[in-house]
Amino acid sequence: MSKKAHIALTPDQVSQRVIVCGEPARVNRIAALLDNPHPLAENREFRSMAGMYQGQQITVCSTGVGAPSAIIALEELNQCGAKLVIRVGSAGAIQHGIELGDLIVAESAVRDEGGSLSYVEAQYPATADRHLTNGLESFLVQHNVQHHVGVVRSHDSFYRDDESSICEHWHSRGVLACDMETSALFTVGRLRGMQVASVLNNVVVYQQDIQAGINQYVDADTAMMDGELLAAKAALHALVSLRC
Ligand SMILES: O=P(O)(O)O[C@H]1O[C@H](CO)[C@@H](O)[C@H]1O
Ligand SMILES: O=c1cc[nH]c(=O)[nH]1
Repeated sequence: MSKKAHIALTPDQVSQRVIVCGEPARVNRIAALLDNPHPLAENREFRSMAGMYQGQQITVCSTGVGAPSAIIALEELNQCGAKLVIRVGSAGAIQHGIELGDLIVAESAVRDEGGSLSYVEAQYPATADRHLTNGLESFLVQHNVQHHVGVVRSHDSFYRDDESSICEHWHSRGVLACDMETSALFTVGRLRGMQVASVLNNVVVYQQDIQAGINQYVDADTAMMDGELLAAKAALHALVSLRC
């Protein structure tokens, strides 16, 4: 069986239940929650590991930054047989009252990225799978985790000259937070018949400097690391709650 060109995995290595995340190092932290975690492959931004959770096989794979590499990973995971996919990502809040390490469950996403637009026109909605989303929420409610549910926005750069006015625009429309991959994963996943959800750990408080927030995120002792851990646990719970 030949390896997929980017994720460097063969179908027999990929389970039906998959967690994706942007950062390769997060793959190791998520896989540490699994029984018998073991590395699968590493190529470019795509690191993958596997293990068992409550008797089910789980694959964890990083997707890098942005829609194009996330779509490549999703397409190749789909070709390898992945069915249920949850993004455990990070995001920057664009509403007050969303604290560092709070979790954001995306019901849907504004498609402000180019990757999904290369597949289908902007009027096509980017929506989460409701079953996986219910699984995420039920874990977060049961464990009393501070979280927010609603619309997020995925974009291609936060270093644009007009970044603050763009954030104000979507803030005034009630969008909770920004990431860079959720809308592409929702859109392409749905077009491919996959079930996709997204839970995001807030790493930037609204109207706080983005770079300061991201720098804080690399400090393992912050509330944001707790957020990441809880997001991963919620994703595992949701993945094993559903039949494929
Ligand atoms: O932490 P991850 O999952 O990479 O998510 C967010 O972080 C990156 C930007 O810093 C983008 O990929 C964005 O979506
Ligand atoms: O503000 C932020 C933080 C993380 N990721 C984003 O896309 N935006």
